[in-house]
Amino acid sequence: MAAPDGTVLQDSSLLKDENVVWHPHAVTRADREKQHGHRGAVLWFTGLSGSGKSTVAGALEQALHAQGISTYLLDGDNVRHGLCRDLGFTDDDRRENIRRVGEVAKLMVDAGQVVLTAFISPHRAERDMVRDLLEEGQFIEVFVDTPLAICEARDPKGLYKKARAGELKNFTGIDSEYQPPETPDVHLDGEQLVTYLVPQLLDVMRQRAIINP
Ligand SMILES: Nc1ncnc2c1ncn2[C@@H]1O[C@H](COP(=O)(O)OS(=O)(=O)O)[C@@H](OP(=O)(O)O)[C@H]1O
Ligand SMILES: Nc1ncnc2c1ncn2[C@@H]1O[C@H](COP(=O)(O)OP(=O)(O)O)[C@@H](O)[C@H]1O
Repeated sequence: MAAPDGTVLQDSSLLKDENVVWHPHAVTRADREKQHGHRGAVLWFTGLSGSGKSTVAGALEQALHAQGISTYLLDGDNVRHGLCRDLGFTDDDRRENIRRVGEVAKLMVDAGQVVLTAFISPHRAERDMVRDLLEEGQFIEVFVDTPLAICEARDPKGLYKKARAGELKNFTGIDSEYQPPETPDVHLDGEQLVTYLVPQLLDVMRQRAIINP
């Protein structure tokens, strides 16, 4: 279902109060995109803890920012300090985490931003839920594919060590499932140098006309 301004709306039967009515605004996303000189979109990075999501997304953001692109990086660790500070790592909490982040990303895309997200987002269903929140072409799933053994060897926060010692429960890849994307829009080899990965992402963004050639 779409609002008059093209915004993808969720099934109104999901609303808690049916008297809430969508209000279209005079300034549209297209107007904002024209002002920015690029389209709004989400690059949704997914991968194991330590796979390189934050590092690659951060390097891409720097490259985009240097080109005058209006960006924002939503990072799992940071978002869990505020918007999602009431959530843990059960399947239900992870689902709610991704739902909230998906809705925030959608608002930012409506604001004409290029949004980069770095969440493990271990379940296909939740990643697809976010894809469905957005319009065709606005959601780019980026799989940072780094083997568990490499992530565990990197272990920058010592979390794998804790999980292996049984001090941390529900840790992704250890005692909580990670479902790799079957057909990601971009499949990155997380063992490659970041300086090789960023140009691959910029190419995809140009091919999809998010940013200018
Ligand atoms: N149990 C468990 N499992 C996985 N990760 C854990 C856990 N506990 C804490 N952490 C830290 O939280 C970061 C992942 O948060 P996310 O919001 O990205 O997770 S999720 O998408 O809701 O699954 C993750 O950050 P990254 O390492 O950057 O991925 C960890 O630092
Ligand atoms: N492509 C890469 N090659 C080598 N090391 C990397 C690469 N990407 C990230 N790292 C390192 O791996 C660790 C985890 O990266 P990080 O971006 O925090 O992962 P994530 O956000 O997926 O948890 C960091 O120490 C980082 O410097």
